[in-house]
Amino acid sequence: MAHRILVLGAGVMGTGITTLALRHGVHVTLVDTSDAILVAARTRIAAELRMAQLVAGPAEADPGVLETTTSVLPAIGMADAVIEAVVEDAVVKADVLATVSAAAPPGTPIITNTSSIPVDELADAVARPENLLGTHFMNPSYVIPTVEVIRGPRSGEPAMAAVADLLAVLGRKPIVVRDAPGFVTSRLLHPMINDAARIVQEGTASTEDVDALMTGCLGHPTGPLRTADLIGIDNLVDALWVLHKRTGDDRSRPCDLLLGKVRDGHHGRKTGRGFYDYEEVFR
Ligand SMILES: NC(=O)c1ccc[n+]([C@@H]2O[C@H](COP(=O)([O-])OP(=O)(O)OC[C@H]3O[C@@H](n4cnc5c(N)ncnc54)[C@H](O)[C@@H]3O)[C@@H](O)[C@H]2O)c1
Repeated sequence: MAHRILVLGAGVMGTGITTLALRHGVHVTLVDTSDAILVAARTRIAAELRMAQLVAGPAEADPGVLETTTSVLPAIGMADAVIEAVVEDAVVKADVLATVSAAAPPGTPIITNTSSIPVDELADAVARPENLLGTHFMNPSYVIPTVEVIRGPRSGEPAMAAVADLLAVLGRKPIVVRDAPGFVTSRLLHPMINDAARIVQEGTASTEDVDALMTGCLGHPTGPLRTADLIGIDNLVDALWVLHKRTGDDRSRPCDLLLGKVRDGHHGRKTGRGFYDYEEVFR
């Protein structure tokens, strides 16, 4: 049973996963590249802990301890599992995973939270590919009860079992799928959001009306464009490029409206502006 994890990347997902873990009494060492990012992450986690209490109710365990650091190597030996949640860039991820997997004690599960890169592609970078698998925690991780788990062709049974234990500690329900670009959820969701943005770009309907139709007629919980803001439009575009390059599917080529928002720094909730405007910004 895992009670101490190392989370790499203190962005939207790293902080959300940390919030979830702290609520379940798990000790978290959160790593990013600068102290400024980690200070902002602590503020965000404090706010998310309050939000989680409101939305998901009181925590079931005494809160876990949070440590933050820019030095990954000293913390690796003490972790029961490592969760990688850095930017959706295969080169950056391979570099980070190579470093942690070389330093981790044999048998430590190394988990990538990639939303689109095939796990087996990243397995080429790690010291022991049998220890690598994917989890696709959704955002916000402390609210959404189901986690897509990706078993790569080289993922070993001990690593799969350790992650099942970790998800049980975190109160999440795993759905295990095979490895492919975008797995199930991003393969379905990301091209749909791209199409929704393209509809706005072409002038067929406004942002608000696309979301209102998808929520009011089709039962989508928030609408695809509000979801884009929640994901982070920069991350969405990175994942769409991964999908496009690996599947050739033209629906996954990011449309000009999405590319323009990334260029203008309008990345969604995390920057205060995307398809919608937001008052609260965490960095
Ligand atoms: N945003 C979502 O809704 C969502 C959902 C599921 C999965 N994901 C995936 O989770 C991962 C993280 O996404 P995000 O939205 O949190 O991205 P983000 O851009 O919000 O955060 C990424 C963080 O990684 C950090 N980072 C970059 N290089 C690093 C390094 N070498 N060491 C440590 N930290 C480093 C950055 O400084 C940044 O804080 C991506 O793979 C993404 O595709 C995102």
